[in-house]
Amino acid sequence: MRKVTKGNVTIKLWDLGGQPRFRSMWERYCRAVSAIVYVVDAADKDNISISKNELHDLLSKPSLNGIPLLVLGNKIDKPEHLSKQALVDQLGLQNLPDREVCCYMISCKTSSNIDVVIDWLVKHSKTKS
Ligand SMILES: Nc1nc2c(ncn2[C@@H]2O[C@H](COP(=O)(O)OP(=O)(O)OP(=O)(O)O)[C@@H](O)[C@H]2O)c(=O)[nH]1
Repeated sequence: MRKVTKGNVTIKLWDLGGQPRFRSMWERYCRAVSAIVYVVDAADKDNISISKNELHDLLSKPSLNGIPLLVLGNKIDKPEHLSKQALVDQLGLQNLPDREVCCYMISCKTSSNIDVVIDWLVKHSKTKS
């Protein structure tokens, strides 16, 4: 678990493994969180359909109903990355029912758009009394 602080808000982040053997654990970690952040390699066009299937499988769990979803298309420093519209289409994000969905294109390598991600997380954090 990592903590990120901005102003008077501290966000706790759990970085879950993306490899197949870890995927069955995702639901357990996502229950009762304020938001789910799903990071996709936007330059890996061959694996987008796997990402889509895994995401939709996760979101089908009743325990995760209504939890806001932030999808991050990472690695936009690579020239072959998908456009945001193509990523949204190929991940099937247009008509996800009963939850807020947002998508940003980012690069962790060049720190592109990380500020808007932090702002979104702060906005969707919940204060624990
Ligand atoms: N070009 C580029 N490479 C990146 C970027 N972000 C991460 N990488 C590289 O992608 C590889 C995988 O990064 P990780 O942080 O291990 O990915 P991960 O999602 O935590 O991996 P798992 O959870 O184990 O599936 C590493 O070689 C990173 O250096 C990015 O924005 N641009």
